Amino acid sequence: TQSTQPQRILGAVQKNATRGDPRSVVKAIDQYCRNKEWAMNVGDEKGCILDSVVSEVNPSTVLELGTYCGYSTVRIASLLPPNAKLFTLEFNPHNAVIARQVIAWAGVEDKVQLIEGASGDWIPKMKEHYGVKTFDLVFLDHWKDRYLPDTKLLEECGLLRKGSVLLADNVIFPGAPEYLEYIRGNQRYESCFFKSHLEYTKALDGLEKSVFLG
Ligand SMILES: Cn1cnc(CNC(=O)c2cc(-c3ccc(F)cc3)cc(O)c2O)c1
Ligand SMILES: [Mg+2]
Repeated sequence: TQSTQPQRILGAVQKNATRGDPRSVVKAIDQYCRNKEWAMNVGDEKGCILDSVVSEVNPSTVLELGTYCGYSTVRIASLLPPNAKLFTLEFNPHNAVIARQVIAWAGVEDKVQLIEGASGDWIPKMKEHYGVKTFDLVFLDHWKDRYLPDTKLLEECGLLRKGSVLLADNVIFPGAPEYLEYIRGNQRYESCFFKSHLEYTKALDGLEKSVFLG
């Protein structure tokens, strides 16, 4: 029977990466997706920008919207301090099954809570279910038309504090125009754009970093 792309990505990790070594997992996925088949991981170029923002924020509590195969989950988790927690939401159950195995192979499962379900359903439940107070960093990488409604939901649920950082992937390609318009025109955010390229291609893309001012 045919394999799926997430299954093939997991296979590349199990074949080429060292158990317990997150950087080798990231490298194995990037090499597979650059040389064999494109996939929608944030990739290494934008991934380096992600790394620098994570290191700068040094977050205790992170929310990732859109796990896919766990590439950025592993990238972020590998940079977190000991007691920090990364909550990652994935809508697609098959992606979640694969991501759990990629996260385990990297040895970062203690820092990661993967939640299967819709972001719109789970964001309002994060406080009561997981005892989350506020998020220090939010990485938006899920359906592009959910960036804006979910950002408003985070505000309404009191999950952002003065200084919380939102980092949004793909604001150029595929694009998130409504999100960009809202966040750049909103006095309660200080935003900047990091110009880059769509993963594994020469197409223009970039990340929008926005600090919530409270
Ligand atoms: C099904 N699904 C599970 N997660 C999601 C959310 N992510 C995306 O849609 C996404 C898409 C692209 C992309 C797709 C086609 C293309 F031609 C160029 C770019 C790139 C990304 O970095 C993304 O994050 C969708
Ligand atoms: Mg993306």
